[in-house]
Amino acid sequence: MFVTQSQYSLSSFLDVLLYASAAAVAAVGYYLCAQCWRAFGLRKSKRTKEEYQKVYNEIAGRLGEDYNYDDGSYGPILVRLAWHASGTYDKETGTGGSNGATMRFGPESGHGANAGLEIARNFLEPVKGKHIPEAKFPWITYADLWILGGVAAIQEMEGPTVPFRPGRQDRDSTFCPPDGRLPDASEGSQHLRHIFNRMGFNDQEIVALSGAHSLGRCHADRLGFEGPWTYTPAYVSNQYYNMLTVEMWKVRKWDGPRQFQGSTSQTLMMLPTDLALVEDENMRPWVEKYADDESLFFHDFSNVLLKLFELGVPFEEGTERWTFTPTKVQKS
Ligand code: HEM
Repeated sequence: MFVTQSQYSLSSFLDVLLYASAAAVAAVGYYLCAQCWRAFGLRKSKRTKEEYQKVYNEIAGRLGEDYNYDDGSYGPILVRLAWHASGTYDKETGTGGSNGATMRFGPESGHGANAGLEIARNFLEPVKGKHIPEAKFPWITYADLWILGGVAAIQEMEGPTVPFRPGRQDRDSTFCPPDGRLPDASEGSQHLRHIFNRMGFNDQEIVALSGAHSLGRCHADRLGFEGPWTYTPAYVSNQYYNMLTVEMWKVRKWDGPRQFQGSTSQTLMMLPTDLALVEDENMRPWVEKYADDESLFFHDFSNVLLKLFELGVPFEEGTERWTFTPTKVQKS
């Protein structure tokens, strides 16, 4: 059939219109899908290990920028933040734990045990930088960021490798756990069992977790206790267990809460809950093992931190645990 020039132009015009409409529908569809994925947090599972390694590197870099804080590092307080975010877990009800990052809100931020932790939260804030336009990693949840902060701090302070699995979501203040779920340092081993069994830890794991007190110090203006546990508070080591086994500890004479002072190492301290580990006949053998063998401690410390940091987190199926390359040389 003969087709006139004007019929031909009309048909091409209609074709172009059809293609343009299809393209517009596809674009709108794509946009709507992307919004849904974003709204339901599904995009997070798309993030790669390399992207999380960049966040790790950012935290490590920031740790290396300021040696004037405390004993030369923000590392210890980052570890304490990750532990206090996770250590509220209750296995019976499935509540608490690191999912949610609810310590951003009262009442949890005001719980006595969390005194001073705003320093760690503020230290990590610019990494996510929700309120900073040029922030590099706004996509990471606070809940993942705080745990990654703990992982990076342990590794950068020459501790063991601690695997990390992403997938924690941020939740609102209605998910804050009740006060009283974290341990009271004035108590003994039965109290430690009461608190840590609730999370699902046994005696050996309580002793291994307590080795975190090789790091950092107590601050009189936070919980009342004062002083460091070891001579090297900015490095992970088994020195805490050595001090517990070799040193003579006597009650410190002062106005503050009951704590212990080393007879030789006058400047070092122990909390009642620290000494409970050597006074308890089931826990003491683990203190001695870790004092004798630092690599055993590193091995068990890594496993128990991994368990602590994952308590109660509803990870998406198919997500993996990753290990990040430290920016500093490690002992193991
Ligand atoms: C066993 C029961 C525990 C008790 C009673 C306890 C108690 C305390 C207290 C009173 C402080 C001093 C806080 C301050 O004044 O700034 C502290 C600091 C610290 N805790 Fe624990 N803790 C326990 C377990 C743990 C665990 C399981 C971890 C980590 C896995 C941990 C990591 C730390 C760190 C790294 C610091 C030093 C923080 C800094 O230097 O700012 N603690 N802890």
